[in-house]
Amino acid sequence: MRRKLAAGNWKMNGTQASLAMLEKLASDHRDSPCDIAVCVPSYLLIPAAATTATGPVRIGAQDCHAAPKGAYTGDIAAGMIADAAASYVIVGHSERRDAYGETDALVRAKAEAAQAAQLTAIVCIGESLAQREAGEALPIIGSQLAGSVPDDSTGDNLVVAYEPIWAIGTGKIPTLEQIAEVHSALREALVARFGAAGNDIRLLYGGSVKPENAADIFATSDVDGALVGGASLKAEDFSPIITALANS
Ligand SMILES: O=C[C@H](O)COP(=O)(O)O
Repeated sequence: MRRKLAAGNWKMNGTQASLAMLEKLASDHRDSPCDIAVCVPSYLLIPAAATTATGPVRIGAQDCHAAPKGAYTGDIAAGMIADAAASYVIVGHSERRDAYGETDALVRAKAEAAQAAQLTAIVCIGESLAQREAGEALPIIGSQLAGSVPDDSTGDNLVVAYEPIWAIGTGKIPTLEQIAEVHSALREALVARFGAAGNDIRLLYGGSVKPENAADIFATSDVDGALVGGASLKAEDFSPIITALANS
């Protein structure tokens, strides 16, 4: 015989303080013959990670919704991420731009939401291989930067990550000259838009950063760090990258 199920869907509502109601539900329905489920926003590992991280290590999320709350099943608001004690959120990663059709305007709205929630938005931009080979890398990246970065950005609430799509997870990286060319153009555009404050905004390179190439990348002008995917999964790979950055 199938057990009945009472399932709640909080959609994009609630914070950690809301979890107190779960205790009340459990108490009130201790002897219920039904199954009870509450589908909460997917905080996943953030709270535990934030508790575990110490010293200079902070926690971030990989996406957020542009709205502060509402009927968006499966989505997470920037305020929820902040509520879970994270400090950063990546927005506009090429995997999301590609898989979910995220536009520059949407990425900008997400970054604005992140900043409003006192998070630092890591805005990702980068060209495809076809765009690079067509000589369009700089105009494409410039357009993404202009369209994805909020007006109220500062060095505290914005980081820009340049990630050539063709370098992500492939083991290929641009030449150091190409990285320098893009980062220089990004810096110039940020200063043109934000004045001297544009110099405070950090520029990360991302795409197949490994312990073996990190020192060279970090020695490139206007590279302030890296957004690391695969090599961040193991301390034995990530730690030497951090050391290389510290030594750069
Ligand atoms: O967000 C991280 C980037 O997509 C880079 O990934 P990767 O280091 O595995 O190439």
